[in-house]
Amino acid sequence: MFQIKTFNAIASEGMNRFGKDKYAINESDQPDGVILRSQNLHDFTLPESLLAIARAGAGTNNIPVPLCTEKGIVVFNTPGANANAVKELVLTSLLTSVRPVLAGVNWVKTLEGSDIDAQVEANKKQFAGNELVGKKLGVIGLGSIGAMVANDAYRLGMEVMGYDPYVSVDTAWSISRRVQRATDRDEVFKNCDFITVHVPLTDETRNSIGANEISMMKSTAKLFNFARGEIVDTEAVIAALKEGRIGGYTTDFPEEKLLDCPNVTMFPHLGASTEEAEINCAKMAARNLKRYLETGNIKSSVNFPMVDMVFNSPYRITVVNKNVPNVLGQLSTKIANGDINIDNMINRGRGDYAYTLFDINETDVDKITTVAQTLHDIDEVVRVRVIPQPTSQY
Ligand SMILES: NC(=O)c1ccc[n+]([C@@H]2O[C@H](COP(=O)([O-])OP(=O)(O)OC[C@H]3O[C@@H](n4cnc5c(N)ncnc54)[C@H](O)[C@@H]3O)[C@@H](O)[C@H]2O)c1
Ligand SMILES: O=C(O)[C@H](O)COP(=O)(O)O
Repeated sequence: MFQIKTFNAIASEGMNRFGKDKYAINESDQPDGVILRSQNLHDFTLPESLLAIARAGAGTNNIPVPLCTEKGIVVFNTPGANANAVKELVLTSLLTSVRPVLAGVNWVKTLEGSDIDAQVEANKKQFAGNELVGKKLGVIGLGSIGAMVANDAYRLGMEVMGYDPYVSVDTAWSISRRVQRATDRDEVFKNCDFITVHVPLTDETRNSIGANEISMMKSTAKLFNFARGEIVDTEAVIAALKEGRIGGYTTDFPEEKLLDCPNVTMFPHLGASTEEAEINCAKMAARNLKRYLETGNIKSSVNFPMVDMVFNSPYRITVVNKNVPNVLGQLSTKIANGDINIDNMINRGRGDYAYTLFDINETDVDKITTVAQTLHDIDEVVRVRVIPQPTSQY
């Protein structure tokens, strides 16, 4: 029986994938797997039992990923599963940033009397706005969300400039050739009427939009942040807004100090909050976690390599180890010394750690357990698991 602990509400379409025959949900403080959304795990003591954490969403900055890696805990996310939801909210906020339609709707609710139509026609000019067509949008970070925003903004008639020095080949193929490529991020700040940021929060991106970048923006330009609050230097934004040096700031990450600042629009972290995105993320997170627990195969991990080997032997030994020379040699020697034959194996490294699967032609559980212990005794080995052949492949 695998123990799963959940944080946050995870859509039942995902949780239902953990069949009652093999999984118990929230019944133990020593879980094998955790599934969560934005819950902050930085202050959570990672239990020794924990094998994997699945983030039903994109950003993993709420998880202590380096510590998990050192402990051999695989962290997954759900690339692209909520991208359309975020894209639609970005487009909504672009459109509503140029037309004060929400103010107009709220104003209508205050009207009284039988001459409402006359009041409307006399006053509607205060809610007139502008159009997006022909305006220039800069997209920083052309991943799952940024690429969709860039393509759809172009379809809406905007000129689009994108910046992403690390863009993946797959995403690059999906971006319209009409999206202009910026090789220097400054080009985006200097030239665009709207700038939207879609990068992960990392040491490199934290506070990466600050006073210097804001000073390059047009005085009418608007900044949109649906990525993470910490990417933008809020103090620099407030100073620029109060002095009228930029046109507006829209963020999905409210902060108290922004509450009384002019030209700020804040959403209560709603980017991924659609029924469709929540279901997509929950299903993908559950699949990632189940696959790893039941087969040892890894897909969509942010800290371990992708490893996918068909499981055709009675048992599989999985090993997380430091990525240094001669560990693989020691592992295979110890398995051979235990008189166990290896049917198939795969080894992949990622950064300072590596992951190896050995499919073994052996059914004697005591013999396998003894060998697994000898593997665990190797200094560079972090974690060893023994997995019986599952009834289905993933
Ligand atoms: N508001 C929300 O509810 C919500 C929902 C989903 C994601 N997000 C945030 O948006 C981020 C992006 O999500 P995604 O699904 O597009 O992720 P993604 O991994 O598909 O895309 C991120 C892109 O950023 C690029 N990048 C990384 N560092 C960069 C840098 N310094 N400069 C320019 N580009 C850089 C990467 O190359 C990649 O193409 C997430 O990490 C998360 O923080 C927020
Ligand atoms: O990184 C993400 O996927 C988003 O910030 C969504 O977070 P949520 O799952 O808490 O809505």
